[in-house]
Amino acid sequence: MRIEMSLKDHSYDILLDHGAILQLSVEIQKWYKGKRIFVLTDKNVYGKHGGSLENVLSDFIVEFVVIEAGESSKSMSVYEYVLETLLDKQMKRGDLLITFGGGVVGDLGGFVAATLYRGVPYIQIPTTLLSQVDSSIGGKTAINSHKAKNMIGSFYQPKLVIIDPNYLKTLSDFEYKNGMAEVIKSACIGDTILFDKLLNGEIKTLEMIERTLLVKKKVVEMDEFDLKERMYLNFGHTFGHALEKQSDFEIAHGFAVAEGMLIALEIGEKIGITPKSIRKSLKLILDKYDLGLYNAKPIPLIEDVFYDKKNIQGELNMIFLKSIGNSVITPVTKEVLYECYNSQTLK
Ligand SMILES: O=C(O)C(=O)C[C@@H](O)[C@H](O)[C@H](O)COP(=O)(O)O
Ligand SMILES: [Zn+2]
Repeated sequence: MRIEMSLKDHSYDILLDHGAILQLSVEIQKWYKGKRIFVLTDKNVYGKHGGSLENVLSDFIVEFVVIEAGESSKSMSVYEYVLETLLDKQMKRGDLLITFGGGVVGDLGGFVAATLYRGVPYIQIPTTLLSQVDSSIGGKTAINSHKAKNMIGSFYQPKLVIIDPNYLKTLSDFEYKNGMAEVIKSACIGDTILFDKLLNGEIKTLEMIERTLLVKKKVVEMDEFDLKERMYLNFGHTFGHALEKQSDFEIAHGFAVAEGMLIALEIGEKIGITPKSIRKSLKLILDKYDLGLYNAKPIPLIEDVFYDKKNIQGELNMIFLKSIGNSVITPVTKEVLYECYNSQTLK
């Protein structure tokens, strides 16, 4: 199926299907007149799928740039390495870059595409559940700073996204769960049917990815630059990012977001926005998908939380749920957060 991301003069298609990768060459030839294609990937993905991607791209001259797998590659030094390698390989301004891998490769590669020669065309081919349902679409590109996650980046939309769930067959259980947290987040903010289906455990992968993408498409089309509705996608991320950072990325993004959602619901209850029943249902879903909870103590995270990009001029905007599918953005102060966790009635 083809889902159009309608963003004025930088709209693009998302192709979603088992075997969608086989359409890659034909899709590229619709608008790309060059012969050379540069592929950014990591060692794991290159080992498993590099050869088959090369076969699919046999009409082109393909050059791979392969980085280490893992969050530590979303760094200034790896960013510099990728840029210099592409320049060494004589990549030119009109040449095409493909990011082939999970969220790290997609976020880093998108930022490389946005900044090399002030912008080269790129295609996202996400291979993990997390990147297929979330990070590969919407054009958020980023690397991490030593202070916090995704601090350096830009909005830069790809020309095409190819989502082939066949790649998920080689995904570890851990990576699958990591992506499920973003699916569950999307259900919370925008799809009650998806939420119920997850609760009842009865949904096929393709439908689950499609529904999750449609939640994201809706908010990104309303607010491409993350000033209002798009921030709903950050539900669970305020504390999630802080938890990831504090654990030195030992806790993976999805697992941190799972915990961050519970914290956001708990604060929402404390400040009178969120009914208690949501946290109960969410816990059931998180249990079902075995998203091991860390039971993080929010107090140590509060200072780090204020590095969040939703902290606009000293006010931290947090996403809360009024009900499933109905999110609100509400500013909270440090004092309110500390008060919430000093209260006797907590938990
Ligand atoms: O695409 C978005 O917008 C999101 O917020 C999706 C998030 O799941 C994703 O983790 C994103 O990279 C976090 O955004 P950030 O603005 O907090 O870096
Ligand atoms: Zn996320």
